Amino acid sequence: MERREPPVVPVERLSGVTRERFLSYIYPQRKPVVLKGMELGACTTKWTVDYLSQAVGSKEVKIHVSAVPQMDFLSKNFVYRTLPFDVFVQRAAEVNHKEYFLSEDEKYYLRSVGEDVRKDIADIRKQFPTLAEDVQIPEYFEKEQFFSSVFRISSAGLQLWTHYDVMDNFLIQVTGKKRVALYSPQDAPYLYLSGTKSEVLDVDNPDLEKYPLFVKARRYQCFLEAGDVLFIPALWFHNVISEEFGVALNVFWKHLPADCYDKNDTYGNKDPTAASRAIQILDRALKTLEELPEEYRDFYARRMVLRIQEKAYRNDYG
Ligand SMILES: O=C(O)CCC(=O)C(=O)O
Ligand SMILES: [Fe+2]
Repeated sequence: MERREPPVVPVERLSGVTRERFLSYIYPQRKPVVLKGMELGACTTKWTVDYLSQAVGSKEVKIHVSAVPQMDFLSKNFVYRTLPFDVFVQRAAEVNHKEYFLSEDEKYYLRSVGEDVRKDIADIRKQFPTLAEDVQIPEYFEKEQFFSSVFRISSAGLQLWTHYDVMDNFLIQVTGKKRVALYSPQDAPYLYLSGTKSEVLDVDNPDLEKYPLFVKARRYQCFLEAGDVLFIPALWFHNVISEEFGVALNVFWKHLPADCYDKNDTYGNKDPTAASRAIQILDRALKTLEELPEEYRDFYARRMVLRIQEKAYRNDYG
Protein backbone atom coordinates (compact mmCIF):
# COMPACT_ATOMS: atom_id res chain seq x y z
CA MET A 1 0.00 0.00 0.00
CA GLU A 2 1.24 3.46 -0.81
CA ARG A 3 1.95 5.61 2.17
CA ARG A 4 0.64 9.18 2.12
CA GLU A 5 3.50 11.65 2.67
CA PRO A 6 2.93 13.74 5.78
CA PRO A 7 2.78 17.48 5.09
CA VAL A 8 5.97 19.51 5.22
CA VAL A 9 5.92 23.09 6.44
CA PRO A 10 8.39 25.31 4.59
CA VAL A 11 10.60 27.41 6.85
CA GLU A 12 10.03 31.08 6.19
CA ARG A 13 12.73 32.77 4.10
CA LEU A 14 13.38 36.46 4.67
CA SER A 15 15.75 38.87 2.95
CA GLY A 16 17.57 41.88 4.27
CA VAL A 17 16.56 41.39 7.90
CA THR A 18 18.13 44.04 10.09
CA ARG A 19 19.19 43.43 13.68
CA GLU A 20 16.29 45.55 14.90
CA ARG A 21 13.71 43.65 12.87
CA PHE A 22 15.18 40.32 13.92
CA LEU A 23 15.15 41.19 17.60
CA SER A 24 11.72 42.82 17.65
CA TYR A 25 9.69 40.52 15.39
CA ILE A 26 11.49 37.31 14.51
CA TYR A 27 13.51 36.22 17.54
CA PRO A 28 10.57 36.42 20.00
CA GLN A 29 8.50 34.03 17.83
CA ARG A 30 10.91 31.18 18.63
CA LYS A 31 10.53 29.64 15.19
CA PRO A 32 13.21 28.78 12.66
CA VAL A 33 13.72 31.17 9.77
CA VAL A 34 16.15 31.38 6.86
CA LEU A 35 17.83 34.75 6.59
CA LYS A 36 18.88 35.53 3.02
CA GLY A 37 21.40 38.06 1.83
CA MET A 38 23.15 38.58 5.15
CA GLU A 39 26.53 40.32 5.06
CA LEU A 40 28.94 37.47 5.83
CA GLY A 41 32.28 38.83 4.62
CA ALA A 42 34.75 37.40 2.13
CA CYS A 43 34.25 33.75 3.12
CA THR A 44 31.39 33.16 0.67
CA THR A 45 33.69 33.78 -2.29
CA LYS A 46 37.07 32.88 -0.81
CA TRP A 47 36.48 29.50 0.80
CA THR A 48 37.46 27.07 -1.93
CA VAL A 49 39.02 23.73 -1.06
CA ASP A 50 42.47 24.94 -2.07
CA TYR A 51 42.19 28.19 -0.16
CA LEU A 52 41.02 26.43 3.01
CA SER A 53 43.81 23.83 2.76
CA GLN A 54 46.44 26.48 2.31
CA ALA A 55 45.06 28.88 4.94
CA VAL A 56 44.83 26.28 7.70
CA GLY A 57 47.59 23.91 6.63
CA SER A 58 48.31 20.61 8.33
CA LYS A 59 46.88 21.34 11.79
CA GLU A 60 45.34 18.08 12.99
CA VAL A 61 41.58 17.72 13.24
CA LYS A 62 39.42 14.97 14.65
CA ILE A 63 36.67 13.92 12.27
CA HIS A 64 33.78 11.52 11.91
CA VAL A 65 34.31 8.98 9.12
CA SER A 66 31.32 7.00 7.92
CA ALA A 67 31.09 4.22 5.33
CA VAL A 68 27.40 5.00 4.81
CA PRO A 69 25.80 8.43 4.32
CA GLN A 70 23.37 8.14 7.23
CA MET A 71 25.32 8.28 10.49
CA ASP A 72 23.82 6.17 13.25
CA PHE A 73 24.61 6.97 16.88
CA LEU A 74 22.80 3.81 18.02
CA SER A 75 24.81 1.24 16.09
CA LYS A 76 27.80 3.64 15.87
CA ASN A 77 28.41 3.00 12.21
CA PHE A 78 31.07 5.69 12.06
CA VAL A 79 34.55 6.06 13.51
CA TYR A 80 36.62 8.96 14.78
CA ARG A 81 39.91 9.55 13.03
CA THR A 82 42.52 12.29 12.98
CA LEU A 83 43.81 13.88 9.77
CA PRO A 84 45.81 16.98 8.89
CA PHE A 85 43.22 19.64 8.02
CA ASP A 86 44.43 20.09 4.43
CA VAL A 87 44.21 16.35 3.73
CA PHE A 88 40.78 16.20 5.38
CA VAL A 89 39.30 19.02 3.27
CA GLN A 90 40.57 17.51 0.03
CA ARG A 91 39.08 14.16 1.00
CA ALA A 92 35.75 15.59 2.13
CA ALA A 93 35.42 17.38 -1.21
CA GLU A 94 36.03 14.24 -3.32
CA VAL A 95 33.61 11.33 -3.71
CA ASN A 96 36.09 8.51 -4.27
CA HIS A 97 39.27 8.32 -2.27
CA LYS A 98 42.63 6.82 -3.14
CA GLU A 99 43.46 6.73 0.53
CA TYR A 100 40.74 5.94 3.03
CA PHE A 101 39.97 4.40 6.45
CA LEU A 102 36.84 2.31 5.82
CA SER A 103 35.81 2.39 2.20
CA GLU A 104 36.61 4.10 -1.07
CA ASP A 105 33.50 6.30 -0.89
CA GLU A 106 33.49 7.00 2.86
CA LYS A 107 32.06 10.32 4.05
CA TYR A 108 33.68 12.83 6.38
CA TYR A 109 32.34 15.29 8.92
CA LEU A 110 34.19 17.88 10.94
CA ARG A 111 32.63 19.56 13.94
CA SER A 112 35.35 21.78 15.35
CA VAL A 113 36.15 21.66 19.05
CA GLY A 114 38.22 23.71 21.49
CA GLU A 115 41.96 23.11 22.11
CA ASP A 116 41.19 20.98 25.13
CA VAL A 117 38.20 19.00 23.92
CA ARG A 118 36.86 18.52 27.45
CA LYS A 119 37.26 22.04 28.79
CA ASP A 120 37.45 24.45 25.87
CA ILE A 121 34.63 25.72 23.74
CA ALA A 122 34.89 25.82 19.94
CA ASP A 123 35.70 29.32 18.77
CA ILE A 124 36.74 29.81 15.16
CA ARG A 125 38.72 32.91 16.18
CA LYS A 126 40.91 30.73 18.40
CA GLN A 127 41.21 27.46 16.44
CA PHE A 128 41.15 28.89 12.89
CA PRO A 129 42.27 32.53 13.27
CA THR A 130 43.23 32.94 9.60
CA LEU A 131 39.74 31.88 8.50
CA ALA A 132 37.95 33.89 11.18
CA GLU A 133 39.16 37.05 9.42
CA ASP A 134 37.09 36.11 6.37
CA VAL A 135 33.80 35.84 8.27
CA GLN A 136 31.55 38.56 9.48
CA ILE A 137 29.28 36.96 12.04
CA PRO A 138 25.88 38.73 12.20
CA GLU A 139 25.98 40.52 15.56
CA TYR A 140 22.32 40.07 16.36
CA PHE A 141 22.86 39.30 20.02
CA GLU A 142 24.93 40.81 22.84
CA LYS A 143 28.62 39.85 23.18
CA GLU A 144 28.00 38.36 26.64
CA GLN A 145 25.48 35.96 25.14
CA PHE A 146 28.06 34.42 22.79
CA PHE A 147 28.69 30.76 23.54
CA SER A 148 30.65 29.21 20.66
CA SER A 149 31.38 29.30 16.95
CA VAL A 150 31.65 25.87 15.41
CA PHE A 151 33.27 25.18 12.08
CA ARG A 152 31.48 22.36 10.21
CA ILE A 153 32.64 20.68 7.03
CA SER A 154 30.77 17.84 5.42
CA SER A 155 31.10 15.45 2.51
CA ALA A 156 28.30 15.36 -0.05
CA GLY A 157 25.52 13.03 1.03
CA LEU A 158 26.29 12.90 4.73
CA GLN A 159 23.30 12.97 7.07
CA LEU A 160 23.49 14.07 10.67
CA TRP A 161 20.92 12.57 13.05
CA THR A 162 18.06 14.61 14.44
CA HIS A 163 19.04 16.35 17.67
CA TYR A 164 18.46 19.49 19.67
CA ASP A 165 20.94 21.96 21.13
CA VAL A 166 20.24 24.12 24.17
CA MET A 167 21.56 27.37 22.69
CA ASP A 168 20.08 29.64 20.06
CA ASN A 169 21.87 29.11 16.78
CA PHE A 170 22.76 30.82 13.53
CA LEU A 171 23.77 28.09 11.11
CA ILE A 172 25.72 29.99 8.49
CA GLN A 173 26.03 27.98 5.28
CA VAL A 174 29.14 29.42 3.69
CA THR A 175 29.47 27.05 0.72
CA GLY A 176 27.49 24.04 -0.50
CA LYS A 177 23.87 23.03 -0.17
CA LYS A 178 21.97 21.40 2.67
CA ARG A 179 18.50 20.15 3.39
CA VAL A 180 17.42 20.77 6.94
CA ALA A 181 14.35 19.11 8.47
CA LEU A 182 13.23 20.64 11.76
CA TYR A 183 10.75 19.66 14.47
CA SER A 184 9.31 21.83 17.18
CA PRO A 185 10.18 21.14 20.85
CA GLN A 186 6.43 20.46 21.24
CA ASP A 187 6.80 17.38 19.05
CA ALA A 188 9.39 15.75 21.32
CA PRO A 189 6.87 13.03 22.35
CA TYR A 190 6.87 11.74 18.74
CA LEU A 191 10.61 11.65 18.20
CA TYR A 192 11.72 8.72 20.39
CA LEU A 193 14.49 10.59 22.10
CA SER A 194 17.63 9.12 23.49
CA GLY A 195 19.13 12.08 25.34
CA THR A 196 19.34 14.99 22.90
CA LYS A 197 19.03 12.75 19.81
CA SER A 198 16.12 11.10 18.01
CA GLU A 199 16.27 7.35 17.39
CA VAL A 200 14.32 7.84 14.17
CA LEU A 201 17.34 8.06 11.90
CA ASP A 202 15.63 7.78 8.56
CA VAL A 203 13.25 10.73 8.70
CA ASP A 204 12.27 10.22 5.03
CA ASN A 205 11.41 6.57 5.41
CA PRO A 206 10.78 5.93 9.08
CA ASP A 207 10.14 2.46 10.45
CA LEU A 208 6.57 3.07 11.58
CA GLU A 209 6.20 -0.30 13.25
CA LYS A 210 8.99 0.67 15.57
CA TYR A 211 8.17 4.40 15.70
CA PRO A 212 4.39 4.69 15.13
CA LEU A 213 4.05 8.15 16.71
CA PHE A 214 6.62 9.67 14.36
CA VAL A 215 3.86 10.39 11.81
CA LYS A 216 2.51 12.94 14.27
CA ALA A 217 5.67 15.01 14.21
CA ARG A 218 5.22 18.09 12.04
CA ARG A 219 8.18 18.46 9.76
CA TYR A 220 9.47 21.91 8.94
CA GLN A 221 11.98 22.04 6.14
CA CYS A 222 14.33 24.33 4.28
CA PHE A 223 17.06 24.06 1.69
CA LEU A 224 20.13 26.09 2.49
CA GLU A 225 22.34 27.52 -0.20
CA ALA A 226 25.69 29.25 0.06
CA GLY A 227 25.23 32.50 1.97
CA ASP A 228 22.03 31.48 3.78
CA VAL A 229 21.76 31.74 7.55
CA LEU A 230 19.31 29.46 9.34
CA PHE A 231 18.14 30.61 12.75
CA ILE A 232 17.51 27.50 14.86
CA PRO A 233 15.96 28.42 18.21
CA ALA A 234 17.18 26.47 21.25
CA LEU A 235 15.42 23.09 21.68
CA TRP A 236 14.28 22.87 18.04
CA PHE A 237 15.24 19.50 16.57
CA HIS A 238 17.20 19.47 13.35
CA ASN A 239 18.28 16.81 10.87
CA VAL A 240 20.79 17.86 8.25
CA ILE A 241 21.72 16.33 4.90
CA SER A 242 24.58 17.87 2.96
CA GLU A 243 23.51 17.73 -0.64
CA GLU A 244 26.95 18.91 -1.70
CA PHE A 245 30.34 19.17 -0.06
CA GLY A 246 30.01 22.25 2.08
CA VAL A 247 31.49 24.47 4.71
CA ALA A 248 29.40 25.99 7.46
CA LEU A 249 29.91 27.91 10.65
CA ASN A 250 27.36 27.88 13.38
CA VAL A 251 27.20 30.37 16.17
CA PHE A 252 25.56 29.40 19.43
CA TRP A 253 24.44 32.04 21.86
CA LYS A 254 22.64 32.00 25.18
CA HIS A 255 18.94 32.64 25.20
CA LEU A 256 18.58 32.38 28.98
CA PRO A 257 20.56 34.25 31.67
CA ALA A 258 24.12 32.84 31.80
CA ASP A 259 23.69 31.20 35.20
CA CYS A 260 20.96 28.87 33.87
CA TYR A 261 23.46 26.86 31.86
CA ASP A 262 25.71 24.00 32.86
CA LYS A 263 29.23 25.32 33.38
CA ASN A 264 30.74 22.11 32.03
CA ASP A 265 28.89 22.29 28.73
CA THR A 266 31.41 22.48 25.90
CA TYR A 267 29.08 21.51 23.04
CA GLY A 268 26.00 23.60 23.78
CA ASN A 269 23.88 20.51 24.33
CA LYS A 270 23.73 20.04 28.11
CA ASP A 271 20.31 20.77 29.49
CA PRO A 272 19.93 23.89 31.65
CA THR A 273 20.90 22.98 35.22
CA ALA A 274 17.35 23.39 36.56
CA ALA A 275 16.10 20.90 33.94
CA SER A 276 18.83 18.36 34.78
CA ARG A 277 18.07 18.69 38.48
CA ALA A 278 14.34 18.26 37.89
CA ILE A 279 15.00 15.12 35.81
CA GLN A 280 17.21 13.71 38.57
CA ILE A 281 14.49 14.31 41.13
CA LEU A 282 11.95 12.65 38.83
CA ASP A 283 14.20 9.60 38.55
CA ARG A 284 14.27 9.43 42.34
CA ALA A 285 10.49 9.70 42.45
CA LEU A 286 10.24 6.82 39.97
CA LYS A 287 12.57 4.77 42.10
CA THR A 288 10.38 5.50 45.11
CA LEU A 289 7.24 4.36 43.24
CA GLU A 290 8.89 0.97 42.83
CA GLU A 291 8.24 0.42 46.53
CA LEU A 292 4.55 0.01 45.65
CA PRO A 293 2.82 -2.95 43.99
CA GLU A 294 1.93 -2.42 40.34
CA GLU A 295 -1.71 -1.46 40.83
CA TYR A 296 -0.78 1.33 43.23
CA ARG A 297 2.31 2.41 41.33
CA ASP A 298 0.21 2.86 38.21
CA PHE A 299 -2.43 4.87 40.06
CA TYR A 300 0.06 7.24 41.67
CA ALA A 301 2.16 7.52 38.53
CA ARG A 302 -0.91 8.68 36.60
CA ARG A 303 -1.73 11.19 39.29
CA MET A 304 1.81 12.50 39.09
CA VAL A 305 1.53 12.89 35.31
CA LEU A 306 -1.68 14.87 35.79
CA ARG A 307 0.02 17.06 38.36
CA ILE A 308 2.91 17.72 35.97
CA GLN A 309 0.49 18.57 33.16
CA GLU A 310 -1.53 20.87 35.36
CA LYS A 311 1.38 22.65 37.00
CA ALA A 312 4.14 22.73 34.40
CA TYR A 313 2.70 22.59 30.87
CA ARG A 314 2.08 25.85 29.09
CA ASN A 315 -1.53 26.33 28.11
CA ASP A 316 -1.03 27.76 24.62
CA TYR A 317 0.40 24.50 23.23
CA GLY A 318 -1.64 22.18 21.08
O1 LIG B 1 24.91 21.73 9.41
C1 LIG B 1 25.41 20.86 10.10
O2 LIG B 1 26.38 20.20 9.71
C2 LIG B 1 24.86 20.56 11.44
C3 LIG B 1 24.33 21.79 12.07
C4 LIG B 1 24.00 21.65 13.52
O3 LIG B 1 23.70 20.61 14.05
C5 LIG B 1 24.03 22.87 14.31
O4 LIG B 1 24.39 23.94 13.78
O5 LIG B 1 23.69 22.81 15.51
FE1 LIG C 1 22.90 21.06 16.12
